[in-house]
Amino acid sequence: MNKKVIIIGGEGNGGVIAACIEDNRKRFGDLEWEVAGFVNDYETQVCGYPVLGGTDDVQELLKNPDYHFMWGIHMIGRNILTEKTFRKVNIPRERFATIVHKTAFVADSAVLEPGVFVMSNCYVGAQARLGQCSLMMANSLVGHNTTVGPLCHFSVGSITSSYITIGLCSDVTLGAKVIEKVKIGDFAVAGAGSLVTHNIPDYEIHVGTPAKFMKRVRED
Ligand SMILES: CC(=O)SCCNC(=O)CCNC(=O)[C@H](O)C(C)(C)COP(=O)(O)OP(=O)(O)OC[C@H]1O[C@@H](n2cnc3c(N)ncnc32)[C@H](O)[C@@H]1OP(=O)(O)O
Repeated sequence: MNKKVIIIGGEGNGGVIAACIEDNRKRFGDLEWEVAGFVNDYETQVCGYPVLGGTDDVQELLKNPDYHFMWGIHMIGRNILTEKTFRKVNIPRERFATIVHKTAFVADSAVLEPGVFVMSNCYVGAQARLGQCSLMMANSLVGHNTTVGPLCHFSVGSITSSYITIGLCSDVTLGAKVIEKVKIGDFAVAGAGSLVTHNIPDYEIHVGTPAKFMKRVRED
């Protein structure tokens, strides 16, 4: 069908989203989405794709009804700024694409809000809900009945168990594991390799096994 998507971000998360779309097209014959280009404030091209403008140009790009968007900006430990940038570009919910790699498993009863990205070999369990523009990187798992707020990020190999609640713009980072029924607040981080057995309050970074308070996220 070839619907056009513009990725907002750089070669980190944005490049992964583009690679996923290309792989779905080339290896799996899924032609629903094609990458039109990137929005980026610093580069003129990203991963070989043209940069169509900066974040100040998004309102102009929205005038073209053919364009949909994916949000790829996510600064671990600095997500107050991520969320502020997201609000600034002000893209209507219905203009986001939802991209799922063909090797991912998403339960029928799971809900993926607009802008969600699910990379290869991910698992999203029954009755799970992923909030708007949340990103699941390769081999990350979100268990059944877990509710994730908008703009969250699951790094490669993270395991988020069942009946967990995660707030706005938070992180479960590389290989971190979160046991069932834990609550992770807004702008919070489960550090790389951590085992989260207790709630993580808003704005806090916890690391280690079991995870303990490390510091607060940056506010700038
Ligand atoms: C496609 C993808 O998914 S890309 C992957 C995305 N990246 C990630 O998921 C990585 C996430 N980052 C982390 O987990 C980071 O370690 C953070 C955010 C928890 C902390 O980062 P920083 O604030 O930069 O901490 P910094 O590197 O300065 O380390 C400070 C101290 O804490 C220790 N430390 C840092 N992270 C951890 C951790 N996860 N577990 C245990 N100790 C840690 C460091 O060893 C260091 O100790 P030292 O002072 O004795 O030398």
